[in-house]
Parts: sequence; structure tokens; C-alpha cells
Amino acid sequence: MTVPTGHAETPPVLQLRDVTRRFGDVEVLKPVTLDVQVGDYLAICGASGSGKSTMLNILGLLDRPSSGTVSVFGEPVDTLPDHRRAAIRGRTIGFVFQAFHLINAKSATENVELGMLYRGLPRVERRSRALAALDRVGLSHRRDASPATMSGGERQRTAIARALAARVDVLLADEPTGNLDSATGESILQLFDDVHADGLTLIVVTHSDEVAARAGRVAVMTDGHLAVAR
Ligand SMILES: Nc1ncnc2c1ncn2[C@@H]1O[C@H](COP(=O)(O)OP(=O)(O)OP(=O)(O)O)[C@@H](O)[C@H]1O
Repeated sequence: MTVPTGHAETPPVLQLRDVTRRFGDVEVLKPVTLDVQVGDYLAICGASGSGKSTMLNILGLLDRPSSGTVSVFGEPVDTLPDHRRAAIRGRTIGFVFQAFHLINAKSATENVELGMLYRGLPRVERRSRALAALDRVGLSHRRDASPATMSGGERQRTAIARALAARVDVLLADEPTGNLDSATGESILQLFDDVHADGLTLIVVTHSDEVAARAGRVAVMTDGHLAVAR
């Protein structure tokens, strides 16, 4: 199944070629071929258990396919050692996941700084980028706060700031409005619209039609098959 997206001139940020994922005897991901181009805003929808998280973990280089090829800007990454994959992931991909991957023992600023681990930046530059990114997402007043004391929306914003500060190429979001009230969810979707307008590529996994409606492309997972809906 090919899901073409966006412009064809530059190599895709992420490209899957005949990618499958098995757990034991079960093929959770059927062969998927997908190009995610720079500037895409792709929503991946589907029922619970259809394979969305499995797909997101592969797109995020958190998991390796059972067969097929994953490439980042044209470079196949499946056979690279973990440390090389981690370095590519760190500079290319930002995550806004349910668990947030934020460290409660650190401040919002320090959490955002951690996203620049693979950038080799001097401390002062990391700090100034972190503060600018927190400002961008409307969280300057929470810069010293621990994620433990934050609302769900603030934690989402901190994760988005972390990706912005690291200047990643693509942001992967898993149910970004899942635990949020509708006004907070809308403000996160507005922020996604804004950072997408600034050039960030977005991939959002969602159950929500409202979230999918914001995306330029929608792909639907059904029992491990990915099909383009629009
Ligand atoms: N590590 C694993 N070992 C065995 N089976 C797994 C594993 N991870 C996922 N699965 C199975 O793969 C299928 C797809 O799971 P996945 O979490 O990708 O679905 P999903 O669409 O993200 O679901 P949800 O929307 O509920 O999060 C499910 O049947 C699940 O039980």
C-alpha cells in the first residue's frame, strides 16, 4: 500500500518500504509503504488495536521492523547500531507521547534542554534556545516548574518546546488531545497548526476526527493495513 504525500523533490523525512512488524506469529503491521515529506501534516487514525502505536514506534525509530526498510532523509537506518539510531532520532524526531517522557526531578527548562543532547551545543546556547521555545509555546511563566506540578496541556507544551528547541525535522504525537479538556485540546491543535505553518513536519496518531480534520493527509490503519483516506 503506497501512501504518497506532499512534494517529491527532496528525500522524504521518513520513508517506509514494505515494512512489517511481527510479534511472535502475529503480523501486527502488514507491508506498509509510506513517504512522509518535509512539510507534511499526516494523521494516522484507526481503531484500538489496529497497529497505530506499533507504526508510530517504527516511524520514531523506537522499534525496528521485522522486514522492509525505514529511511531517514534517504538513509536506511534499520541495520545501524542503537547508538547511531539514537543520534539520528535525537536530531530528526521529536515526541509528544501520552507518557510525555518528561523528567519530574527536572524543571521545564532542563527538560527542554535535554532534547538538545545530540546537538553538541554549548550550555548557554541550550539555555537560550530552551527559554525561547518555552516562550513560543506560552510557558515562560512555568520555566522553573517540575512537570509533576503541570497540567496535561502544560506537559504537552513542554514536550512540544523540547522538539522546537532541538530543531527536529518531524514531530510525532500520540493522541495529543487524548487526556485534555476540549479548550486545552484546541489550544494544542492551534499550536500544531502554528508550528506546521513554520515548517515543522507533523505525524499525529489519533482516534479523534477533530484532530484528523486538521491534518493535510489522513491514513487509516485497519488490522495492520495502512490506507490513505485523503
Ligand atoms: N510488544 C508486543 N507484543 C505482542 N503483541 C503486541 C505488542 N505490541 C502490540 N501488540 C499487539 O499488536 C496489535 C496492535 O497494537 P497497537 O498498540 O499498535 O495498536 P493501536 O492501534 O495503537 O491501539 P490503541 O489505539 O489501543 O493504542 C494489538 O493486537 C497488540 O496486542
